[in-house]
Amino acid sequence: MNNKNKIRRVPAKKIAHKIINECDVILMVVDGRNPEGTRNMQLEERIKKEDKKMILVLNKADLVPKHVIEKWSSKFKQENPNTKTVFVSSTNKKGTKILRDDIKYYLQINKINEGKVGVVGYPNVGKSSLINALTGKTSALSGLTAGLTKGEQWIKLTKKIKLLDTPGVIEPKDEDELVMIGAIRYEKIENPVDPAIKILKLLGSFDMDIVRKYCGDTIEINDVEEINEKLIEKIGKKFNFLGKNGIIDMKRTAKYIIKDYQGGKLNYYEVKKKSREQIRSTNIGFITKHLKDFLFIDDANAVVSHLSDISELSDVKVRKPIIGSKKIDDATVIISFGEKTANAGRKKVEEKAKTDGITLYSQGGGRCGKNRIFIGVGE
Ligand SMILES: Nc1nc2c(ncn2[C@@H]2O[C@H](COP(=O)(O)OP(=O)(O)OP(=O)(O)O)[C@@H](O)[C@H]2O)c(=O)[nH]1
Repeated sequence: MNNKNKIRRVPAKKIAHKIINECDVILMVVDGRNPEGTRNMQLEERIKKEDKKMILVLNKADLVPKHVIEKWSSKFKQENPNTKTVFVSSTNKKGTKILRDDIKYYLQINKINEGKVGVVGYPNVGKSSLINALTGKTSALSGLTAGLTKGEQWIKLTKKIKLLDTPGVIEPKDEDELVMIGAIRYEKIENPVDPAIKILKLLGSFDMDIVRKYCGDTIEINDVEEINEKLIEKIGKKFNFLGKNGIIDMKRTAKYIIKDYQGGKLNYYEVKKKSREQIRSTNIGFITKHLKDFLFIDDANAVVSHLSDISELSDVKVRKPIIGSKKIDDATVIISFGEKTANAGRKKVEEKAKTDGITLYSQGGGRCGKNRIFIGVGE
């Protein structure tokens, strides 16, 4: 490549800082399943210092139970009434209207005529998906394709607001951060004790009951201050992780804690363990129980995507395809589960809607593990 054609690329990590300098509103995207673990306080401080508006966007809200979302909302409000938090599902395009309205409102009250918006966040939190959901385009580049000087593109959000399509990646600064965001697997961690303590502290500051439940009745623990190496030792004793000479194997214990955190057993909410149950019944109750607190019940594709993430449903085997319906809030959800083809599922749902006198306004299909699922939502 000759010099004339060379594109001067800005390293990915510098883009986040450039975005903060250039934009009026910064969307700090975090993973809604683990908002504290995917926040970067240093960058938040910097945004505050620069007197820029930050909106904390908790993405992947479709994967988080409603009661946990509510708890986060009140925690953030309590901690800092000035920090705006918005829950979004970029893949389901939910919450994006609220986010746009917040951006507009801020620019309006600050009399900023031509507003610039930028997106920053750790890898894999869904920055590009959010840009696509906000702009309705598929132009967002991966954060790693750095190049703010030449490659940058501003996309119109409204007539007067533009958004930078290159998100700023916050590079994890050390091994502990990589562990917290799940970028290093527990097996590969060299020094697991510190991150294990950080994980327990993070969860404990959200709700000490999570830590208490994990430690069990034999370990007494009252507050976050007591989460230290001593506690890891007690947990190791409980698991009977003894090394040579009967000394507690701290590394093994810490790795185990990290394994449970990364696997969802130890987290803000429990990810259900796999079961290989064979479903004999023709009742869809085992599916609809997962929809009780679901926020986007009127969107069939959102329902499918939510259900496909539930391991309990991915692991069941049905003896015969199931069809059934349930009224949830104002909607009636018709579910076909276990059909051989997507088309067969659709047909079953449409037939049931007709028989029951339901007018479908949203339909969508997908898979829960090996089971085909088709959803119709109507009234
Ligand atoms: N369920 C769910 N998955 C999402 C959502 N947003 C993004 N994802 C998934 O999360 C993964 C990462 O999304 P990206 O948009 O590539 O994340 P990113 O932050 O741009 O990632 P980098 O390019 O690595 O910095 C992809 O598999 C997305 O499909 C969401 O709202 N819900």
